[in-house]
Amino acid sequence: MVKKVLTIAGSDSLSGGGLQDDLATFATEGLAAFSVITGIALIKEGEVRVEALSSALLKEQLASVDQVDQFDAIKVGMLQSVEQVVIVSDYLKNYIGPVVVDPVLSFKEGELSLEPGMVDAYVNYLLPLATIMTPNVKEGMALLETTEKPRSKTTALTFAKALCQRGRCSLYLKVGNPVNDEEYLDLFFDENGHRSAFRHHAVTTTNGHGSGCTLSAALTAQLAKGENLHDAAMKAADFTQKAIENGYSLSAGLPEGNVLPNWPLLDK
Ligand SMILES: Nc1ncnc2c1ncn2[C@@H]1O[C@H](COP(=O)(O)OP(=O)(O)O)[C@@H](O)[C@H]1O
Ligand SMILES: Cc1ncc(COP(=O)(O)O)c(N)n1
Repeated sequence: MVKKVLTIAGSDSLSGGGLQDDLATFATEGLAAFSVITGIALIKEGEVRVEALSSALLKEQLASVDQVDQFDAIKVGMLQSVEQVVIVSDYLKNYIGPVVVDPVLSFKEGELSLEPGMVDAYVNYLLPLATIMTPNVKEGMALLETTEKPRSKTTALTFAKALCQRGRCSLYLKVGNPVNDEEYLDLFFDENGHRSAFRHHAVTTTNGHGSGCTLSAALTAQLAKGENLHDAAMKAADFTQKAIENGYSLSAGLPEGNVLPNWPLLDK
């Protein structure tokens, strides 16, 4: 039986994340993939501009995918306004199944301008409906409304615990490399207080765009296939690591390139 997954996300024409990355990950994992577009990210010369889709269009797309029987998992990526957060939350209220929320509050490619009230909207409406959220440290700081960056494993653990409490959901925190340049650290916390640390050797690369989206999409894919949260997180981390190792340059003129979410299909 084919498993079906939905991503509610923005478009990035350069495939450095966004729904292009999600759909590539889902297809690679052998799933039938569906999408609802929230906006279009325009990335040029180190600047990111996002054109949000209207609320009416967002609602129409959600009504359209509502015709599909049952998704096996849903991923939520970039949202651009409090209204979009509320519309997507209203849709998810009627959904029973795993929901992965990647709170896209920052881009590697440049700063995002966020509507005031976005953090409150995430905290009050969307995150309590999530099975798990997947912020990086910058996004975690925004959600906790703090300027203090965790700089050790101990402070990262306290930070992660506070985030779980704030979101009232499980957490996959992309800590980065606060202690050791040779290692990337991710922390997994489930709602029952079980936690794990995932460490990966640091890949030296300038082709890292899309790593966060790939991670959350791969996690969504694993949950759709029925994997438990911990093992889904572990497999998603391994999948992403290989996508980073297989990253590619876009052009000699662009300093940074993308990860390759469809790396398992390279030899086919
Ligand atoms: N250079 C790297 N080497 C190894 N793993 C990395 C590297 N960069 C990111 N990762 C891993 O990729 C995943 C996505 O993380 P990250 O790039 O921080 O997300 P985001 O795009 O949201 O900032 C995490 O599992 C992180 O540990
Ligand atoms: C529409 C959209 N959403 C999110 C990202 C961030 O991607 P990442 O955090 O994986 O680098 C992106 N580049 N485009």
